[in-house]
Amino acid sequence: HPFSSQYKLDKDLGKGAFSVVKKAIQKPNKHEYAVKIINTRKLTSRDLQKHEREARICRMLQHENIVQLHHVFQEDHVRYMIFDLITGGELFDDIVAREFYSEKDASKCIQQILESVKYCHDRRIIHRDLKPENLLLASKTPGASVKLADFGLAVEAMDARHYYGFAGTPGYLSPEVLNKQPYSYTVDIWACGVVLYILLVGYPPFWDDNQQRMFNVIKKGKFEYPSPEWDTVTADAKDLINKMLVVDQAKRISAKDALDHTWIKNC
Ligand SMILES: CCCCCCCNC(=O)OC[C@@H]1O[C@H](OC)[C@H](O)[C@@H](O)[C@H]1O
Repeated sequence: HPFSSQYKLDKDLGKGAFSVVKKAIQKPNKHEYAVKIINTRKLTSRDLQKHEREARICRMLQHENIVQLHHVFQEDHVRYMIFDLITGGELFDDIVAREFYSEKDASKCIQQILESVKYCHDRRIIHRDLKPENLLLASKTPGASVKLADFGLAVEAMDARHYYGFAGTPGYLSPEVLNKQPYSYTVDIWACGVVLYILLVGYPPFWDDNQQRMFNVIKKGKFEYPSPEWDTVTADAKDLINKMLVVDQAKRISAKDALDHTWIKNC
């Protein structure tokens, strides 16, 4: 048993629909990892394909701001995916704890997210589920490295724009996905715009208790900068958000161009 002979399982870190993430300690050297455990017996062949796709995509990615996959073991009907152990928790909880970020911290945070997104897009990978719950902090100190996690919904883009299905998380879905149009890398930039807005004020740009009403607002790209909290935010910050939350995906800023934006370069 290649996994069980080398690793000791420790506490639970998170739970998915058909998987659990646990801490794992490598026996010889006591190195600590996070292991995603999947019971492949219960999976349909479609879901098995999805997990194979996730592992294939993760193997393509080695970047400072992406959670590193180290190994995949298959034992009987259980698959073990060994990832970096990230101890700073989710960006989501850090924003709640701090209420919102300063412009300097938000700029450094979104810069790292855009670096990871550009790295994926350069390799034809669309993440499709960018949100503060899938962004992990290397440690608790402000300005700690941010790491993109969970490529469970990621896809390998075709050449032209393609409709890869309706996937993501409601408040972060782009107009093109909601309109069931062919889409590409641009869906990740829309989600970055939602994340940046939340970083600066602690609440999302699009929200309605009624999901259909929220989808209609997203499709129109209608969002505000309410007073007083937005009155003290710089024009540069709002300019970058305005270039990310553009309804027309052809006009939306790319990760590469966003990294050259003055609010990222000079913050
Ligand atoms: C889910 C597929 C990617 C697994 C990546 C493991 C990253 N290493 C890792 O240490 O993840 C830690 C926990 O794992 C879950 O997030 C994936 C918890 O929800 C998070 O709160 C997080 O604390």
